[in-house]
Amino acid sequence: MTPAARIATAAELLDEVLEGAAAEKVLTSWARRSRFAGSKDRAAVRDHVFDALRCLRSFAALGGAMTGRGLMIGMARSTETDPETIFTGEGHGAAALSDAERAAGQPPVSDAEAGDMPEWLWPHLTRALADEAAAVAEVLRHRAPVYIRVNTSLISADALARELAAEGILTTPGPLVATALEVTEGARRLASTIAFGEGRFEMQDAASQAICAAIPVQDGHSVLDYCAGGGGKTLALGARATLHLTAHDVAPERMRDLPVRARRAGIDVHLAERGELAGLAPFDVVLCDVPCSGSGAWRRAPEGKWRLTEDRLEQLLGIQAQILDEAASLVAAGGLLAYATCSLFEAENGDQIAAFLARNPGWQVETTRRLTPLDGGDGFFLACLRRI
Ligand SMILES: C[S@@+](CC[C@H](N)C(=O)[O-])C[C@H]1O[C@@H](n2cnc3c(N)ncnc32)[C@H](O)[C@@H]1O
Repeated sequence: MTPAARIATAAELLDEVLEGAAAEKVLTSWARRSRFAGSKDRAAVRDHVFDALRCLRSFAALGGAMTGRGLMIGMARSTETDPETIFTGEGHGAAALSDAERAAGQPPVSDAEAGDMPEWLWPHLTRALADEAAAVAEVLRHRAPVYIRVNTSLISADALARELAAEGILTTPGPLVATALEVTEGARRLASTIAFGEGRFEMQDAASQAICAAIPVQDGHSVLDYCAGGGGKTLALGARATLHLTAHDVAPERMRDLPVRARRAGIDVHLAERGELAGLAPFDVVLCDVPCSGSGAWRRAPEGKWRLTEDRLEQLLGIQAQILDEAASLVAAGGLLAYATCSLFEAENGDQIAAFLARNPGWQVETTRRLTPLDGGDGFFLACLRRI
């Protein structure tokens, strides 16, 4: 495919996403029916689609329309590429620009539009981040670095870096935490390496690793990961100490890969149904990595920025409060409740903790940590609460 044909394809796929289809599904189904597209074509089309989703408002403003074609015209203008050189109407490329398209388009007007945020979320962002809001929004307009977590119970970071380099995968030490390596070349091949198959590393964002490293666990602790999902944090905790580790999720199918991943990492985890938890309690440490807006990770999952609504945020706040209350009942006297989100918003972070403390006497905040993408990884919040 020519570069122009890739852009024409991305424009068509973006129209489907704008109508409500999930980007991953749209891309997978296009790749299935387009056998002529090689791996470089698929990667380029994917990058265009996700770049446009990260920069939806500013590209639409510059391109003059919230359509796939408008977004691609805006993308060209954002890099000072003349869209006439792409939209030529030749070959499999997109149709030539019309006079109306030539005349349309203007630079973003508001801070939210320039920062590629929905207007209603800008006050949430500025409340949480004050004068860093614009810089954080800017980082979220760009692709995320790829990080892996070294399973230091099996190998050192240096030794893993050398092993991966021998397979042509290049890394540098990552930010925030010694277990993080940033993958600078060959990321698409990570999952097929021997080191991955033998549990010497996992794909995990650096901030997510830093949050796990900040939860005080010790050999012998009984630890419950109450919202385990795929189990990224369960495994990160299990690699730090010899724990009696239990994983739970309201949607147990999300944990289906966890037993295999735990086995290859050399970690024992018990997967518990909800009905079992009271019998296994009390736990020394309960982690609640709650469902949230995901705003700290919007450079990885940019559709979330545009799909989140005020109603959905309200609903999430209710779920988070309920999880905190349920999980608190499972913590031993003197034990720890760790509340984590990958959100940047105070409503899901500090406000949620303040409201929990108001509802539940007998707890005190031991530590809190707020990370933003300016720290190198995703945005994350952690509050460690001690039962007194
Ligand atoms: C942010 S994700 C967890 C990600 C996971 N900790 C990781 O690091 O890979 C939140 C998880 O909470 C689960 N969840 C939602 N409501 C829940 C509830 N009431 N009790 C337990 N888990 C819940 C969701 O199914 C989802 O898997």
